[in-house]
Amino acid sequence: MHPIVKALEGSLIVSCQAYPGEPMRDPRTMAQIAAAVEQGGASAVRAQGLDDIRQVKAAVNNVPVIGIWKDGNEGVFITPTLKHCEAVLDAGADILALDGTLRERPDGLTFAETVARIRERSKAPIMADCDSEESALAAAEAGVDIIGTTLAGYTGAREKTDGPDLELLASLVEKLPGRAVVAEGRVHSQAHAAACREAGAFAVVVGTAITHPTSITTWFDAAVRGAGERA
Ligand SMILES: CC(=O)N[C@H](C=O)[C@@H](O)[C@H](O)[C@H](O)COP(=O)(O)O
Repeated sequence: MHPIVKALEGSLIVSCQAYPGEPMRDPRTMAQIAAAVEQGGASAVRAQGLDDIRQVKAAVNNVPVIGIWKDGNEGVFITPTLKHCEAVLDAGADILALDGTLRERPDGLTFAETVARIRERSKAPIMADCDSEESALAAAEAGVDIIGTTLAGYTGAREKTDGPDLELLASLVEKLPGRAVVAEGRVHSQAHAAACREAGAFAVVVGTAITHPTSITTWFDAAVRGAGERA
């Protein structure tokens, strides 16, 4: 196993992202958040977009940056082409993450071809953002270093679970012994994070519940209003 990946075993990874048009959508803000979560014990941070990757990389002291570049918001949009992958690596990402589904990619390369082309020029570990057992097994076969459940519930391949897709996670852990199967997506509480580890996750990625105050506010707002209505 790649030493950068090995170091993540049993740990929390934090995704630091704000979305287009949002108040916190500024690479300097994401870099500050990344430094803050590193202080809290995050073993790695996941950053989106080339400027964010550069600034997050400069802001953290001692943890690797998992880089993605989201282009668009439908179909294959997480680091969708070989060109996006190369740019993410050039921006300084320590680990490259990309769409790991079996859907057609915008540049016509297959996932396996994309991985092979990246390997020709980089030794950086690769994380596949998968959506199903089928895509995860194919990604493992293509030789990626990290298999993530990131896109489960977002492509139609699996139902969108309330919380992480523990069923998919557990089946991947069983089918891919010795591989880094990472839980990502809708890990919204400490209980969810612990359940992912209990299901065998190599590491757990949390985004929204740590770094997206607008969403967190809506959760608390609903709880407060609901309690008010019941009182
Ligand atoms: C589906 C998709 O686009 N997922 C993205 C991937 O980078 C992010 O928007 C998520 O925030 C991230 O995966 C972490 O998940 P959560 O925020 O649920 O903890």
